[in-house]
Amino acid sequence: MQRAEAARSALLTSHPDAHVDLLHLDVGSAQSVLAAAQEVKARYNRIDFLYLNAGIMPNPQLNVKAFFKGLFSRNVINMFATAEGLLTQQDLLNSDGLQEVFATNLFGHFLLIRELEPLLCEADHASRIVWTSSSNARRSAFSMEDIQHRNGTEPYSSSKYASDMLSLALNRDKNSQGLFSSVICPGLVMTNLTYGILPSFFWTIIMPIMWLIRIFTNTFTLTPYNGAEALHWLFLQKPESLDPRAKYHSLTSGLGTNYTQPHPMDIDEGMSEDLYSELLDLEKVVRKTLSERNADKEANGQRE
Ligand SMILES: NC(=O)C1=CN([C@@H]2O[C@H](COP(=O)(O)OP(=O)(O)OC[C@H]3O[C@@H](n4cnc5c(N)ncnc54)[C@H](OP(=O)(O)O)[C@@H]3O)[C@@H](O)[C@H]2O)C=CC1
Ligand SMILES: CC(C)=CCC[C@@H](C)[C@H]1CC[C@H]2C3=C(CC[C@]12C)[C@@]1(C)CCC(=O)C[C@@H]1CC3
Repeated sequence: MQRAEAARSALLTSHPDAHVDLLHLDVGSAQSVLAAAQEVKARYNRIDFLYLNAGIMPNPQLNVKAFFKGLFSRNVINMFATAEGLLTQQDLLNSDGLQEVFATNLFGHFLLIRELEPLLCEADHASRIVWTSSSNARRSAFSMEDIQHRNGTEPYSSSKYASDMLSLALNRDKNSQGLFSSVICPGLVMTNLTYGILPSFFWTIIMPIMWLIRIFTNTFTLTPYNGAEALHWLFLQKPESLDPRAKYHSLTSGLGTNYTQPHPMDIDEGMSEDLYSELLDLEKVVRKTLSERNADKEANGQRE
């Protein structure tokens, strides 16, 4: 919680009248999500905005050969914008027996939304969910037969594509109850995530090249401030005016101007509804396993 305390102090310095509460939440653990949701429900009776930003890309491997091949192809701009064909990851199982990337980037958020539905679905009041997705989300990385991406090498791309579909399904099912969901892409931003792909000193050295590339692809936002453009822009919009099938991209022009642009997502209603019901089924399994585990713990505790 130390970094959270520091962020809170920084926020209160720039906005002294603000009220900033902290809460511990590991979206990669079902137990932690349920406990945090309980705490939220005890503290508040309404949620206006829920930003689902947490995400991981563990053990990323950059395909250097594909990078140089792409550099001299007609697909070069798309390669820099989406990293298509450039990245794979090695995923592990988490303590709930789920694939870690799926659990952190998608399922934990899904469970949180489910738990917070009473605060999010109030017909007389609009609540907003905003997912941080990615330009790396790709239909071909996702399979309905393997929603956790147990058998592939692109769990990150798969999980982000799944979040795009889940957002569409949530809009379809919950708009009538006052809940609106949107998806953003922050562009390529220098953060701990990108420092896991290449070391930070390397990114610093190639920064002039990245400013140059930005002239051709405005997706190189590079700083967290620029990357947050679409998050802020969405905050200012009326939910009814937003397109549930669009991903809102933070973009930065060659001259450094930030703006937000919607791009249609490559998703369809049927598949997104199927994913939604798969997630509901998985939720039942995870809840059952958790309550059995907790009952075992209690029984063992009483015996000792
Ligand atoms: N950087 C980029 O170029 C891009 C990033 N994104 C997305 O942006 C989002 C933010 O990533 P970014 O800032 O780049 O990466 P960082 O690794 O710098 O930050 C990741 C954030 O997610 C949080 N997080 C990770 N795992 C968990 C967990 N189990 N429970 C709770 N919080 C968790 C981290 O919290 P803590 O610090 O407490 O660990 C941290 O705030 C992610 O969803 C990522 O996929 C999308 C497109 C491009
Ligand atoms: C000269 C130069 C800029 C080299 C860097 C090559 C690659 C390491 C990057 C090119 C496109 C980047 C990219 C991402 C990571 C780094 C690159 C592959 C992301 C996958 C990071 C996380 C995302 O969600 C989307 C990004 C798309 C672009």
